[in-house]
Amino acid sequence: MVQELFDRASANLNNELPFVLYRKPNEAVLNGVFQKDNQIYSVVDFSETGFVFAPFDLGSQPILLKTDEIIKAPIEHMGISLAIVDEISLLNESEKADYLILITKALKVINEGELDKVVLSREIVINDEVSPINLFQNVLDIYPQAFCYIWHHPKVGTWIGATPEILLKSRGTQFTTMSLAGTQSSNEFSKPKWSEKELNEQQVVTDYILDALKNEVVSLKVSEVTSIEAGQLWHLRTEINGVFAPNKFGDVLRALHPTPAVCGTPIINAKKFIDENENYERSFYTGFLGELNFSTELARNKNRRNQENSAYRSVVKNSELFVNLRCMQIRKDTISIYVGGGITSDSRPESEWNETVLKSNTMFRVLNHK
Ligand SMILES: C=C(O[C@H]1C=CC=C(C(=O)O)[C@@H]1O)C(=O)O
Repeated sequence: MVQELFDRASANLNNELPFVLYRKPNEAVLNGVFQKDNQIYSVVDFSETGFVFAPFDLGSQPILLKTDEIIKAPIEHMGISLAIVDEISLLNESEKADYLILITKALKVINEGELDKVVLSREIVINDEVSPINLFQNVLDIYPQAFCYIWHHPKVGTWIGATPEILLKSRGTQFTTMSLAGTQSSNEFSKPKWSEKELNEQQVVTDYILDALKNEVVSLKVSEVTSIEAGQLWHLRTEINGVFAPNKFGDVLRALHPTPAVCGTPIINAKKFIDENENYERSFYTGFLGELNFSTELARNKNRRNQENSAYRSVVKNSELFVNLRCMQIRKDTISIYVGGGITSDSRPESEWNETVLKSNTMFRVLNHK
């Protein structure tokens, strides 16, 4: 029963023990991973098994939740109508002024030729005391198409999110990733019309991913660009599939993260600009999270004799990692929502501000949903 999972998670919160609850996009199963002690375990080379929670900056080691106990329960798809855009985000004039200055500075560096694209972001702090489990139930109700999660470690913090972006999904040596960028509000019924600016911004991400992967993989296949809905937003998405050589998962992951959907190009300059100019610590926002090296046992050929023989069974390793976007951090009496957007030479500061307001509504709806 799903209530058992929520109760278990509440007990872990009270007893200061780590856990994560998550539901994959369009699935009707809630998964719970519960760690028995409160140690911080790290991921060293991505050969480990567990639920990984990685920061934007891999200079700090990703955290691994041990799968001491895994519980799954069926959960109903709620799916609340998202036709109406509610501008919930609070307008803070000084936050806006600071953000416009940041974008203007980035545009100057782009025009000087040091950067092609940089993803800039901000933290919105709200003073409120909330129940994390109740908020997570709202996330599940509102965003059936997203990867929805609540992650808690007593020594690290509590995060909640509903992300539309796969970073790397693999089954054995087959993998999928995506290039996601470009944002429009989905308050209209028809599909959006994309401007050159948005198409270019997304193409930059696709080109970067293809280039980053070319020496790491055996084969690559690229889909058409499509428009996808994420909550009340539209994005442009290209799917990239392929095969990597055995034991190359960690290399592929390191080649991908951070993509220009969360950092920029050239990557070194973009990272430097972010570190020096965003005046807050991203920590786990724009990092990644999900299942790392979970095993599935495959029965080979059921018609063969001696099928009970273990020689006819094989184990495949699966990983499913998502970019930590549309998320918030819950503290005792404050909540931080994190939002950003890609800046290119065609960006206008005011529109970029508006885009972060739109993105912030993904989590504001969760806070205001009764
Ligand atoms: C950085 C964020 O979104 C990224 C993913 C999709 C579209 C984006 C954009 O249009 O700028 C961003 O690259 C965020 O939601 O905070």
